[in-house]
Amino acid sequence: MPWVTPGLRVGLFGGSFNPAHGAHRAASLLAMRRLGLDRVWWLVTPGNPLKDNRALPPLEERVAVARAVARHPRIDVTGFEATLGVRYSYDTMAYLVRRLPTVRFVWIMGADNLARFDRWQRWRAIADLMPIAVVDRMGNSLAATASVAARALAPYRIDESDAKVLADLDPPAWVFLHGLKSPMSSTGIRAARGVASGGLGRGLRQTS
Ligand SMILES: Nc1ncnc2c1ncn2[C@@H]1O[C@H](COP(=O)(O)OP(=O)(O)OP(=O)(O)O)[C@@H](O)[C@H]1O
Ligand SMILES: O=C(O)c1ccc[n+]([C@@H]2O[C@H](COP(=O)([O-])O)[C@@H](O)[C@H]2O)c1
Repeated sequence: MPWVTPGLRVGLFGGSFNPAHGAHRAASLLAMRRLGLDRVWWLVTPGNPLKDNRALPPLEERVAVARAVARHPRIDVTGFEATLGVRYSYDTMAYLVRRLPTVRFVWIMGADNLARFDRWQRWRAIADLMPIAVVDRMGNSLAATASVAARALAPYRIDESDAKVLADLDPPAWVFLHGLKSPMSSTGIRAARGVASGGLGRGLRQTS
């Protein structure tokens, strides 16, 4: 786990990173700037619980590429969920909040993930654990803002102009950040390279 000092404002950006790309970096920098975060941690998952991970490259490989792509003094890339033996984001977040009570954590995710957030394990409890920032993503804005989770959490959505205070708010609280409409996706990169899709479970496909 990266090193922290008390009071630090840390964005958690979980992902398959298969492979990492420029939009991961751009979304992290956008969130860092708009939310006034000190750091962003890329949590390279041992495997998204909603995806078929049979074709997923080894964690070490994805972490190495992610580090090369991140190239930023305030972005830390870690695969510590595997070391911890957790796969569900709720477990990761609960562990971090318990272990580092003085750190102000914010969960960051792209709009495609908000669109399917209601399928995540304990998604309502996740919203109770820490504030959430959703970064807009090309082709996903409407599905995200009209989603089951967005509607359920609507009373806790704050105005984008107040994004700077999100990390200080008691959860539930979330914000939708506009300003990034990158078409980049790992699926697109794999397709261009002729690599197997990385596999997504039937009926659970997460398009990008
Ligand atoms: N172009 C993008 N704009 C905004 N957010 C993005 C973008 N690409 C990825 N993200 C977000 O980055 C996080 C990690 O995503 P992930 O590693 O699955 O990349 P991906 O491009 O979505 O991969 P895949 O195409 O395999 O689903 C997720 O929260 C995702 O929503
Ligand atoms: O905890 C869950 O149920 C859950 C379901 C789907 C995705 N996630 C997490 O969401 C993050 C983004 O995943 P991905 O594959 O879209 O990059 C990553 O940290 C996953 O572990 C978590």
